[in-house]
Amino acid sequence: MTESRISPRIEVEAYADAEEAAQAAAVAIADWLAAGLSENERASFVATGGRSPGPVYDLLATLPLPWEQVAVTLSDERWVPPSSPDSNEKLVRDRLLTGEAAGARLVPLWSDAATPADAADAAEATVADLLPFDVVLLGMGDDGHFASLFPGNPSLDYGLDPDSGALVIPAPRGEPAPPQDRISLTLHALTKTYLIVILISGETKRRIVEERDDLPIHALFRAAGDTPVRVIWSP
Ligand SMILES: O=C1O[C@H](COP(=O)(O)O)[C@@H](O)[C@H](O)[C@H]1O
Repeated sequence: MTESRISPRIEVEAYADAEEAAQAAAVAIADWLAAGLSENERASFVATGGRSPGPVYDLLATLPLPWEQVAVTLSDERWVPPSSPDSNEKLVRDRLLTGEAAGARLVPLWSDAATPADAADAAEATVADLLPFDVVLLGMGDDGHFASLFPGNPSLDYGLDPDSGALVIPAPRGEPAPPQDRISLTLHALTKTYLIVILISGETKRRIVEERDDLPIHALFRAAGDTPVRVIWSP
């Protein structure tokens, strides 16, 4: 593993391949959940969606943590039912809430509410009950978005406002992204945690992290304060 520094606190940890990166992320998450459970009866984990975290969840699901004491919520959700292949909830149910981790409690963001805004309002209280999170796992798009906080989206300013007080917000579909309406945890919510792990791959994403400072992900870096941020990268 080599390291490059993009700020005094944030290091890009480079791993040889996606398997090694997934292993590193799973160990970090499991260690911080175990640390939280050594001090508290309950722990909470924010699980990201998308294409990157599946192997991390596969590994976590093999680890003998006291998962029945762990609540899992999502960093964001697409406005699709949990039966949809696009559902982040479906990803987490299929790949994380199985095996050793089957007993973890899922706190979903999607509900059969009439609109994403209604679902976000309903999720606000259930997410608030989980704060502070023990660990947050995020991905990042090729456009520098995290969760469902997309560049240029009408919801972005509010979603990145560290003083908004909001935990869960709706984000409308947009051009070029997101392709469907979304529900997202806010920067305000996602920084109320003891550790942030960001799992990315490929040169495009690494260069965004290391060479830009104007995208949503960089607002997260700035807002993290004393919260450790680990950027785990593989080619
Ligand atoms: O749309 C989304 O994108 C991000 C990044 O996904 P990835 O496939 O590039 O890792 C993801 O973190 C988020 O949960 C998802 O809804």
